[in-house]
This record gives sequence, structure tokens and C-alpha cells, in this order.
Amino acid sequence: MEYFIIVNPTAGGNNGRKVWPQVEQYLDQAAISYRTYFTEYDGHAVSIAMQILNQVTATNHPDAIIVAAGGDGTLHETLLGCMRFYAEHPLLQNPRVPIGVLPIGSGNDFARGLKISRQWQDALQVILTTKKPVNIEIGHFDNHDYQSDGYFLNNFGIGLDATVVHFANHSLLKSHQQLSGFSYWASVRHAIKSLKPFRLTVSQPDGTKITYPRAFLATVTNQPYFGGGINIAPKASLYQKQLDLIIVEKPTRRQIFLFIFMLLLKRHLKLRFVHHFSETHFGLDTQQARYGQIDGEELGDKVYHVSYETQTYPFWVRRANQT
Ligand SMILES: Nc1ncnc2c1ncn2[C@@H]1O[C@H](COP(=O)(O)OP(=O)(O)OP(=O)(O)O)[C@@H](O)[C@H]1O
Repeated sequence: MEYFIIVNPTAGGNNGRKVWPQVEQYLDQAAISYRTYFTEYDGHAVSIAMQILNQVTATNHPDAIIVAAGGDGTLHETLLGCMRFYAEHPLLQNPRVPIGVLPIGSGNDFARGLKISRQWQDALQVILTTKKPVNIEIGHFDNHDYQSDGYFLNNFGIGLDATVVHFANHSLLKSHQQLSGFSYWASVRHAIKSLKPFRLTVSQPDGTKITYPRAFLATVTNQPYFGGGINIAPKASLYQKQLDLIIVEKPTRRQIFLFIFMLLLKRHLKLRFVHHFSETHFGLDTQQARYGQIDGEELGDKVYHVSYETQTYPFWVRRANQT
């Protein structure tokens, strides 16, 4: 095997910078064949992944694995680069180069969904000992307003989760390692207080439409976790074509506490102001502009007319047991 490793040194509050020399030392001592590519700016992993695939396919390299060493953002960009490359070179996609996961970011929700350890030593062992790729169902969306499409490994959220991402990203405490946890919870509080409910319509595969006039959170999720380990969709699976949609209507103060309590018991989907769908494809339309997020990256403050489904991509991981 030859590993093409995309390293985000800033992932996990600069954890990448600290961990990488240790990973490198281990790989060198074990005489593993690898190449390293450091990301230098937001979005860089997309072009790096495309560049790697160009190189690998030009040299007919059968044993190449692309490894994303970072958080969910780095992994998302890596996947995007691979998807773009194969969309531009459809004749080269059989077989596609698999993606390995070295979770050294902050949230690492995709790794949680795959039950990959967030200890780099253990995650690296999985990469080095895996023998064949596993097909993972990743989220794909079409944005009808902008005639654009995209992918998500974890979730596409509108409303509360995206507002939290927005406030957290713009907090002055974000890059402070000790205070970043505090900054996150301060953003949650700020988002709950300031977010206005919005009108949301769900279009189901059989054509049925359901409208929620006071939606507060709408998250399409591909796997159980979001927001750095919150088990929002306990039954969601990365191996099935169903996507889970969780809608929370604007809760009262009492309902917020009830929701958190039930979330801890994994029984929140039974609450009357929470709605759960599990479908292979569906659409979401909003009427008012609200923040959106994809895999923890900001989408901006927009109105959405989006449809969702899954597509398959091979990952260099071991298939986790279903919960
Ligand atoms: N050299 C760099 N300088 C600044 N930002 C970078 C650099 N390289 C990558 N980035 C950006 O860093 C952002 C965060 O990366 P990533 O999501 O991997 O880590 P994280 O936020 O710590 O983890 P998680 O998303 O799992 O919580 C990404 O949007 C990425 O584009």
C-alpha cells in the first residue's frame, strides 16, 4: 500500500501540528510507504485530493489510499476533491481510490459513526491493517436555487445547529484551546435565544408534503452523531441508503430541558415536538433565510430548496458493528 496523507495542521485547535511529527516518526520506523500533503488554507484539501488522484491514475497505482488527517472539515474537503475528480474523469473510476480516516480534529463525528478511535495510534492501526475498502453511503444534495450540488459525510443542518456553528466560528475564544469548550456552549445559549422559528416543508418520496410552521432545527443526517458527539439519530447508519431527518419545533424553556434529558436517554425522538423521518430521498423547502451547515462548515444565511439522497464511496475502514 502507498498512503497519500492530507494533513490539516490546524485541525483540533492545532492538534494536527502536534500529533503529525509523532505519526511521521511511527510510519518511518515501521518503513511504511507514504507521502504527506499539508493543507495551507480553507478548501485546500479539495485541490490536494484532486492532485493526488491525477498523479495516482496517471501512474496506474493500484494500491493507493488517500488518508484525511484532520477533523470532519478536512475529510469533507477530501471527499469533495475525490468526487469532483471522478465526475471530471468518469472512465477512471473503476476502482476508485479509497479514503482512510485519521481523526485528529475536534468533533470527528464521522469517525465516531464508524467507531474509529480518536486516539491517533489506534486509528492509524486500522488504516495500516485494513485489507479491503468498505462502501459507505454518503449524503448528496441538489440545491435547486443555485443549480448546484454537494456532499455531506455527516449532516446538513438548517436552523439551530448551523446558528451554533456560525456563532462558534466567529467567537473570539474559538482558537483558545482552554476556552474553546466554553465558547461552544456560549454559542449554543446565544443561538437558542436569538434564533427565530422558520417555516419548513418536507417532501416525502410518495409525494406527501408536511409543513412545520415553527421549525427550529432541521438536520438531515447520514449517521448518528452531530455537533461533536451528540447522538441525534441513534438508528442512522452509514451503510444504508436511508438518510435520517430530525426536525425540532421551537421548544419552550421547559421543553429544552426535557429534550436534553431525553437526548441523554436516546429517547428524544419520541417527544411530540420532535419529528423523525428515515427515507432514501426527500426534499426540504424553507421560506425564511436561516443559517445552514454541512459537516460543521458554514453555508450562510439562506432560503433552501434542497433535495437529498445518498451515493456510495469506498472508505479504507473496517465495518463497524451496528448499534
Ligand atoms: N493551514 C490552514 N490554516 C487555516 N485553516 C485551515 C488550514 N488547513 C485547513 N484549514 C481549514 O480548517 C478547518 C477545520 O478543519 P477540520 O474540520 O478538519 O478540523 P476541526 O474543526 O478541528 O474538526 P471537526 O470538524 O471534526 O470538529 C477546515 O475548514 C479547513 O478548510
